[in-house]
Amino acid sequence: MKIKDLAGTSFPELSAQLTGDASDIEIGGITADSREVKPGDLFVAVAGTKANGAAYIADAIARGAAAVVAADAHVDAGTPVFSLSEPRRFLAKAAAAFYGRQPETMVAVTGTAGKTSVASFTRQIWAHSGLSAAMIGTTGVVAPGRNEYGSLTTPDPVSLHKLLAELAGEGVTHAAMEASSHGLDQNRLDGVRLAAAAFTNLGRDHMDYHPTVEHYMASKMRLFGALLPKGSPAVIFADDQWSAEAIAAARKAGQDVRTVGRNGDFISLKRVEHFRHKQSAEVHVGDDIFEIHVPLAGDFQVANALVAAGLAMSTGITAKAAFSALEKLQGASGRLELVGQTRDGALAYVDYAHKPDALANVLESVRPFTTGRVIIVFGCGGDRDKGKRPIMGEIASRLADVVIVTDDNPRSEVPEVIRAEIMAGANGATEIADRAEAIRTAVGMLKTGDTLIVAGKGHEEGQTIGSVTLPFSDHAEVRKALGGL
Ligand SMILES: CC(=O)N[C@H]1[C@@H](OP(=O)(O)OP(=O)(O)OC[C@H]2O[C@@H](n3ccc(=O)[nH]c3=O)[C@H](O)[C@@H]2O)O[C@H](CO)[C@@H](O)[C@@H]1O[C@H](C)C(=O)N[C@@H](C)C(=O)N[C@H](CCC(=O)O)C(=O)O
Ligand SMILES: Nc1ncnc2c1ncn2[C@@H]1O[C@H](COP(=O)(O)OP(=O)(O)OP(=O)(O)O)[C@@H](O)[C@H]1O
Ligand SMILES: N[C@H](CCC[C@H](N)C(=O)O)C(=O)O
Ligand SMILES: [Mg+2]
Repeated sequence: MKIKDLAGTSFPELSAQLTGDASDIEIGGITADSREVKPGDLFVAVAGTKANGAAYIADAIARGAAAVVAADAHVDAGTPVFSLSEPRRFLAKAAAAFYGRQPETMVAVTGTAGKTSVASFTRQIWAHSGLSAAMIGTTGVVAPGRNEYGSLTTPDPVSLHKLLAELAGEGVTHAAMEASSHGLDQNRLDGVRLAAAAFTNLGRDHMDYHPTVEHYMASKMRLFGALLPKGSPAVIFADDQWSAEAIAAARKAGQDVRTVGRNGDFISLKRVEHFRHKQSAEVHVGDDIFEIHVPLAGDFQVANALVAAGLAMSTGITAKAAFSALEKLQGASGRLELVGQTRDGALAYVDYAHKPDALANVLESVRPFTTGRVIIVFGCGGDRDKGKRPIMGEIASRLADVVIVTDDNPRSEVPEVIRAEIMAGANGATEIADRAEAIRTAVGMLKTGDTLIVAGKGHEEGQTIGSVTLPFSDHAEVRKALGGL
């Protein structure tokens, strides 16, 4: 493909530089990582949190880059280096143009909690209607014939567009993606052609990355303001404290706002009943009344199910089909997932709550069904928002009866320090460094009527200590401990 075709019409700043021979430069591949440059590739230098790609232009050229696009291009090495003020946006658009195909109907969901669940539910509703559907998110890629573990919630644009082209080639017509705030802020989704988008809620998260909560919200609102074509359906959960801001942002961007929830007018929730293993509700869509049943634990799954139904109904599925699909939903792996029980009937769940609101939600969800004690095992990841640690400690000690603080991906930090920061907020908690031992101890304590939640790692299959990831699974450890009783 020629570089001028990658630039298209969106980058007049670049087109102006593509005169003479430059306009005919052939590009064999695209990458933003000099270490991955192959002869003939286009290297796009972007500034990151740890490094600046501009420092690796010479490296990319030495590896055979055919051309370079960078914000600040000063290298003169016989290889054309083009200047562009927004290399990240270009990277996304160029990757989309290079790989050329994406599923016809794509939707994206943002919010602090519920993205993986909503993306998974949307895929399941589409599939229930016979469509060839995929989801891409924290738990990886799910599509007909595919169930692949992933690392980022929103993949980098080059891997993303390579994947989307493969999915489209495999006949996938519908795909639901998670839009993380990092992904939105770093333009990872700027090349995706969206048919609809959704917002679930906003709570404290990623304050290591975003300077303020307003910046965090603004990154999320790029989804409605910068990415979703004007006039498209914007499905917004209406009962969150940030819903009004999300609605205002989507309206300002000229989107077709469709609210769901108690305060929703697209799908309005009239009555809800929470059971231990399922949620039932009455919802109104226009003049039609539906009884819905979601066979999953957790009050919060009602919100996720309504957002997913809203997305499905905004992409051609009838309300009736969407709601009947909810009855067959499978929960996303490790989201308040019942892993097993003791002989006395105490239940053990694995959950992915790793931020304050999610932790509070999950603890509050199981309380009404727990006649004994609520026991929680959790930790906080290293190299992530430090401020949330004492807050999560406080929430756990207030809402659970027994709190065991342990390790969760310490990464480059000292695990003792992370635990001490959590313990500072957690009155009466016990500290057990080794996560497997913490799980064994908690399972060993279980008596009739108790509920155990092992939170923070959900579907994860490893524990990252330093730069090494050792195999580790909360599911496996809980099962092992239950088996040993
Ligand atoms: C903080 C963050 O978001 N980092 C992501 C970001 O890296 P970065 O731009 O900061 O990269 P950098 O290391 O500073 O380097 C800058 C540039 O120089 C290039 N470089 C660097 C060295 C070299 O020798 N040559 C070279 O070309 C790099 O390839 C990069 O393009 O872009 C990279 C490529 O897309 C990501 O892999 C990387 O994710 C890291 C691994 C990460 O942990 N990200 C997490 C925080 C994340 O993105 N999480 C969100 C949200 C999770 C959720 O709550 O759901 C997610 O979407 O997963
Ligand atoms: N709508 C919701 N409101 C509050 N908490 C929720 C909601 N949905 C899920 N949770 C909690 O958040 C955890 C993560 O859910 P999910 O994976 O669906 O969210 P996410 O936004 O994808 O999270 P992440 O950003 O970590 O990928 C769940 O295990 C549960 O504890
Ligand atoms: N996608 C999130 C998940 C964090 C999960 C938790 N287990 C941790 O390691 O902090 C992140 O990378 O921040
Ligand atoms: Mg997720």
